[in-house]
Amino acid sequence: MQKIDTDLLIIGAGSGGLSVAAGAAQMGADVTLLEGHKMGGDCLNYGCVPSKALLASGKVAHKAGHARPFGVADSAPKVDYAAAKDHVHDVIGTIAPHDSVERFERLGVRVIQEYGEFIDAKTVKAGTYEITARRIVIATGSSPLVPPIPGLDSVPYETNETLFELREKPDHLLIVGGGPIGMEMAQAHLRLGCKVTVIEGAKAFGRDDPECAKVVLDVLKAEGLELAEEAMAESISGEAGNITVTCKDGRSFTGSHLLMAVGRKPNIDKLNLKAAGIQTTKAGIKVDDGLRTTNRRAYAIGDVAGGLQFTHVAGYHAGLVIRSALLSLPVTTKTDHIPWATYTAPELAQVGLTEARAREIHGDTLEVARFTYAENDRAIADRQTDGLIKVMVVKGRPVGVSIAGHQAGEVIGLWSMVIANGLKMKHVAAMVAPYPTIAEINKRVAGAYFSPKLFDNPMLKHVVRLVQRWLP
Ligand SMILES: Cc1cc2nc3c(=O)[nH]c(=O)nc-3n(C[C@H](O)[C@H](O)[C@H](O)COP(=O)(O)OP(=O)(O)OC[C@H]3O[C@@H](n4cnc5c(N)ncnc54)[C@H](O)[C@@H]3O)c2cc1C
Ligand SMILES: NC(=O)c1ccc[n+]([C@@H]2O[C@H](COP(=O)([O-])OP(=O)(O)OC[C@H]3O[C@@H](n4cnc5c(N)ncnc54)[C@H](O)[C@@H]3O)[C@@H](O)[C@H]2O)c1
Repeated sequence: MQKIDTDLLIIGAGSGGLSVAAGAAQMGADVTLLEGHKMGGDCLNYGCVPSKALLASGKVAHKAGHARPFGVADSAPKVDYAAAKDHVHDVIGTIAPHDSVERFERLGVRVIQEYGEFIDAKTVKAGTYEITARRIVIATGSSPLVPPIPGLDSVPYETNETLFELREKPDHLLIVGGGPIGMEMAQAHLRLGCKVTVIEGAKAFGRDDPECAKVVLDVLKAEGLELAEEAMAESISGEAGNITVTCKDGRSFTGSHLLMAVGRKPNIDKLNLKAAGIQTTKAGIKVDDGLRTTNRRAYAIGDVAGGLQFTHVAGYHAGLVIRSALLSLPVTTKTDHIPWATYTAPELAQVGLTEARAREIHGDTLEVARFTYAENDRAIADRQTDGLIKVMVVKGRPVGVSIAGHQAGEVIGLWSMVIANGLKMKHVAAMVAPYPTIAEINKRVAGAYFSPKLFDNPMLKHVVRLVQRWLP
C-alpha cells in the first residue's frame, strides 16, 4: 500500500471534480484526483457532448430537407447513422485532451486512475494507494436509473451510456421518459430518419413552463414524433428488433429499439460512505447549504449531491467548494439564478421561477411580460419564428424567465446575470442590443413590461402636452 497525504482529495474526474482540481492546483494546493473510469465523466463521454453532437447531425439532415423556403432546392438527406456516430466520437475526441490525465498532471494534479473507497473519515483507498486528506470532495456523478419494470431485463435496451455506441440505425426507437434526455434524443433520431415514440408517465418537459414546453412539443409532433403522455410504462416484452412497452392504462407501443431515459441515480455504491460517517438521502449525498456532507471534512458536489443535475451546476459548486476548502470562506449555494436549457429545436430554457410557481409564491403582485419570436426581425429572416419569452416580474424585479425558441439557451444567460445580481427590468431596458439579433427579445420584453406603464398613462400624456405648450 502506497501512502499519500494531500491537501485536497477529489473523487471523480467529471465536470465538477475536474473544475475543483484545476482551480485548486493553480491556487497552490496539493491536489489528488481519483477517476475510476473515463476522464471527463458523463458530460464528455455519455452526456452533454455526444447528445449535442448527435443533435447537430440531425439539424444538418433537417436543413437539407427544408431548404426550399430559402430559395434552395430541398434534397432528401442520405443519413449514414454509423457515420453520424463517428462524428459524435470525433467531437468527444476533440474535447477530450482538455479533460485528460496529461493536462491535469501538467497543472500539478496527482491523478490516480482508480475508484475510491472510504476507509475512515479522512482516508480513502484507491487501488494500491491509501490517501489521507485535509479536505475531500466527492464528485462521483450519477448513472442512468433503470427501474425494475417487469420484462425489461429480457429485452435489449439502451441508456445514455450505450446509445452513442449503437451503430445500426433504429427503424423505430421507443423512448421511455420525456425529460431532457428523452426529448433531445427523440428529435435527433427523428431528424436522422427514425420513427420515434416517446412514452412519458406524466408530462413531457415536466419541469418546464407548460406554455413554452408546448411550443417545442408542437414542433416535434409536426416533425413526426409520436408522444404518449400520462403513459406510465409498466411492463416490457419482445425480443431484439420487436420490443413492446405496455403502460398502466393498457396502451402499448411496439418498436425496434428501446431507450430508457427515466432519470438518474447517484453514484455512491463504490464509496463505502458509512465508514466516513457520510449520510445519504434518496436523491444523493446529504449536504448543507455550503455543500458539506455529514462528515465536516468532506463535500459533495454536482450530480451526486442530488440537486439540479447540470454541468454548469457542477462547475458552480466547484467554485464554491474551492473557496470553502482552500480559503475557509463561508459559502452558500443558491438556485434562483441557475439556468437550464434543452437543446431541441426550438430550444427550451428556464431560470428562476416558472409562471405557475411565481404565482403560488407572489400571488397578485406578479406581472408577466411577454414577447414573441414572431415579432423579432432576425427570427423572421431566419424563419425561426416559433416561440416566446416570458419574464415573471415582482415589483420591477425579474424572479423567473421561460423561453421557447431559437437559441433560447444562449438568450437565457443574460437573465441569470440579472437575477444573480438582483437587477431590475429597468436595467435590461437600459441595455442596447445589436440589431438584428435573437437576443434583442431580451430588450423587447423589457419594453413590453414598461409599455403599458408609459403609453397607457394619462398623467404622462398630460405632462407631455403641457411641456409641448411651453417649448419654444
Ligand atoms: C444524455 C445526457 C445529456 C446531458 N446534457 C447536458 C447538457 O446539455 N447540459 C448540462 O449542463 N448537463 C447535461 N447533462 C448532465 C451532465 O452530464 C451532468 O450534470 C454532469 O456530468 C455532472 O457532473 P459531475 O461532475 O457531477 O459527474 P460526472 O460528470 O458524471 O463525473 C463523475 C465521475 O466520477 C467517476 N466516479 C464515480 N465513482 C467513483 C469513485 N468511487 N471513485 C473514482 N471515480 C468515481 C465517474 O467515473 C465519473 O467520471 C446531460 C446528461 C446526460 C446523461
Ligand atoms: N440539456 C440539458 O441540460 C440536459 C440534457 C439531458 C439531461 N440532462 C440532465 O440529466 C437529467 C436526467 O434526465 P432524464 O431525462 O433522464 O430524467 P428526468 O428525470 O428529467 O425525466 C425522466 C422522465 O421519465 C418519466 N418516467 C419515469 N418513470 C417512467 C415510466 N415508468 N414510464 C414512463 N415515464 C417515466 C418521468 O415522468 C420524467 O418525466 C436531467 O434532469 C438533467 O439534469 C440535462
